[in-house]
Amino acid sequence: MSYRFEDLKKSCQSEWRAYIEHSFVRQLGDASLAREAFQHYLKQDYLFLIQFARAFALAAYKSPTLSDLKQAKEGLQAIVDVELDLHISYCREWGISEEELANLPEARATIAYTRYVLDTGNRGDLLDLHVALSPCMVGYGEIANWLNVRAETLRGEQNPYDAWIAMYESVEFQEAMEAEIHWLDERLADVSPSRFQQLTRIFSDATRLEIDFWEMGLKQSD
Ligand SMILES: Cc1ncc(CN)c(N)n1
Repeated sequence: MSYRFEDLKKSCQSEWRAYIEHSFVRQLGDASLAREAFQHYLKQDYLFLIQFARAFALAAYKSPTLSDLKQAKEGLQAIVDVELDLHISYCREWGISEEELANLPEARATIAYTRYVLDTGNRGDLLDLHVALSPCMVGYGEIANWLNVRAETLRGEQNPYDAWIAMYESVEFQEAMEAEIHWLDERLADVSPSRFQQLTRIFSDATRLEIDFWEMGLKQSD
């Protein structure tokens, strides 16, 4: 039996669909999402990205080969030099200053998700860590693609959240998503059925934590 990333998704299909098609995503797509919910999400996502940068630094530490090390370095650079800078200027457009971002308390859903990923990476190897990161790396690209085929989605000036969708449908993000799937496909091809079972637990946990992150945004919970 040779596994692929697709098999991880199949192992928790209902959780994966609940994440991709969450009410937060639907409302963002049809422009009915409350402005305050989106702002709350944006603030927590800044804190999330900081912790995810740490996870890529951990991936560097866990890298057994030069090519893995370079990949981790590129992931860290992409978050610190590109995604976080973009996020800070996007937050500014939504009335959230850099100073406010720097002083925010983390919501429980943010702590739970990010520390789960870091702990999984600490305890396990590079594959465990990548599987824990994959709902984040792959999910948002899939969400943008799903929104684009959904009839209710509004694009352009009719939707204040259009720039968010545009970011995740961008060539850069879609290429990073494909690269992550390719990396995982190569590694999963060689794992045993019992190892695959362990990895499905990590994948489903991280997917459920993504669902909690949307819930936190929607309910504006701390
Ligand atoms: C919670 C979360 N998950 C995923 C992504 C996409 N990198 C994000 N920015 N935030």
